[in-house]
Amino acid sequence: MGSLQLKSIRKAFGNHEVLKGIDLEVKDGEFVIFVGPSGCGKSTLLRTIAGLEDATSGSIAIDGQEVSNTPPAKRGIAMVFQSYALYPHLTVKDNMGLGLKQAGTPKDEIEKRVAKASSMLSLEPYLARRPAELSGGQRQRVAIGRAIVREPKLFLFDEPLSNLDAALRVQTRLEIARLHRSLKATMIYVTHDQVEAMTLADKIVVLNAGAVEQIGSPMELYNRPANMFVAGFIGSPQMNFIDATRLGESGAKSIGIRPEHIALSRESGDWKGKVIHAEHLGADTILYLETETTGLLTVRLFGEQHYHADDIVYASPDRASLHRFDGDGRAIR
Ligand SMILES: Nc1ncnc2c1ncn2[C@@H]1O[C@H](COP(=O)(O)OP(=O)(O)OP(=O)(O)O)[C@@H](O)[C@H]1O
Repeated sequence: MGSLQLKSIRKAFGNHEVLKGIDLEVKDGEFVIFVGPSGCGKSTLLRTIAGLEDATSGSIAIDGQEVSNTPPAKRGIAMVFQSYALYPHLTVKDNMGLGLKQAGTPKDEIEKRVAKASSMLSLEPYLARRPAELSGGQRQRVAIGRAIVREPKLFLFDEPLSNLDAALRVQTRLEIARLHRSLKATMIYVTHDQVEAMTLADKIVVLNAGAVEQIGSPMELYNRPANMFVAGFIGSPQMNFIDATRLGESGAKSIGIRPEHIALSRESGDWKGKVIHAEHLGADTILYLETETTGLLTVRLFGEQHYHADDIVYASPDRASLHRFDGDGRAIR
């Protein structure tokens, strides 16, 4: 079991309020990801759940039990950090088993759990090595292994992949997804990487300046963002925002259009414009246009497209995929 309930969590450092009343329900077995701009309070929220920071007010319950006054080691939580935090003088095996040893777990039980975790993470060949003799990806797997052997109610991950190179990030991301499926454990994960959030999460929590902007599945956030902040934050390249009056749309202040919801033609279409810059990515082509009607417009086309800077083009939005926002930036349904 590993459910989590946060009620009105507030946290201030001095008179700087970093968390401004966070409410959240995490179900047993859910994979929940916190995203948001730098400094919005993601890590502070995670550390508060772990007990590494004390909330200024509010309540934290794990499996229905209030834990606000429970020390970190007694909360049934295991945390994986960006920096791995391994002991350099201990072998992989001893790093993984240390927490259990300190908790007085019998030796054969430690052996069994370390063997199982190292098999899950393909770490068997490295058990006798020290952290300095491992790659960054292997070190992070040891850090994850150390969390697994504790059989926690909750796994907390603080940007675990951000020290890895691009290829290794993808590989380790897949491993974490697989691990979540096989352990059926509750995982809470902080990242600033959109793709990680979209691909791993059952539920994404979008934070902004210490408050929740929206909570939903990746596709809910993508298809039905509650406001312009979420609309602009989720999706890459970013959604285009156009003043509604320029499009003759009454009843809305801004219109949002995702770059992938715009078609392009050399002959005809809704908005005539000029290509400012073209990014040919192979699988996709990203074009930056300047049109008289919309101003700057980002367009994402599938596959290789032979558009280049200074080409004159016509852009046409998919009318069914427009997002409408009111003067306060809230989505109009
Ligand atoms: N120990 C501390 N003392 C004072 N201020 C702090 C402390 N820890 C964090 N803060 C401040 O709290 C705010 C939120 O920090 P936090 O690390 O939670 O943000 P974040 O969303 O995780 O950012 P990033 O994506 O850059 O890691 C920041 O303004 C930060 O400077």
